[in-house]
Amino acid sequence: MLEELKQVVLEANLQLPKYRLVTFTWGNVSGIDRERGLVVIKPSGVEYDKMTKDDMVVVDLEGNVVEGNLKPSSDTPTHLVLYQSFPYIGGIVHTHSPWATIWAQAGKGIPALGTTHADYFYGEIPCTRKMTEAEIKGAYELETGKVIVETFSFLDPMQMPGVLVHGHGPFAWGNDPYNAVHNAVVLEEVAKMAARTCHLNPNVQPIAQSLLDRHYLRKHGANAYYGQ
Ligand SMILES: O=C(CO)[C@@H](O)[C@H](O)COP(=O)(O)O
Repeated sequence: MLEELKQVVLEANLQLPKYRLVTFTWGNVSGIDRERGLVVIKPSGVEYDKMTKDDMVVVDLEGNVVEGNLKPSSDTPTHLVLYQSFPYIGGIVHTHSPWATIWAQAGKGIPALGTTHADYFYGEIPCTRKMTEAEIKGAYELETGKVIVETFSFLDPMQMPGVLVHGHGPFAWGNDPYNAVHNAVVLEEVAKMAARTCHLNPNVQPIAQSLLDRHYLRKHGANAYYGQ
């Protein structure tokens, strides 16, 4: 079971350069085996084309390495906070994909400007607040996870499978590592489209709630919404 998850996490990590979400080693994917309470994550600083299944690092929910000879991703504490706070997610992706990172650096959430967005994200993709000096100088990756969770105090992470960390970049998640990568790809696409749309029309407004509902709820269930 864990060997299978290692293979899945490896393949999901290899999709990051395939979908041009990363430069060099700027990104990481993890997956969780909730029955065992173990997380498999990419090793830190290893080039994707040199990575193997056996390079994947297994950690417990406290971050202790239980299997693997390499250092786990530097973002491991952030992944662990999200797994502990969002009980239904099975995979997490962090990248510095350029268009999503532009919105994160601007400190702005990505508005729902079209149905492509609405098919995956039930509203504006939020940007976290700026982290405090104490948070930055403290356990930064752990604090990053806490700020993301704080941003989701009134948001359902299953309806909003992504976030922008202010001044840093995107995190995305899903039912499993592949689904997390899929959502990360869509996040980057809608970030690009939204940036260019806002440039074309600075007064553009988010789509109507009815259109957001129709697209998101049609794709993700809740048919009762239409009395079906
Ligand atoms: O956000 C960062 C660094 O700012 C990290 O995501 C690195 O870009 C990748 O680190 P490793 O996963 O290789 O440790």
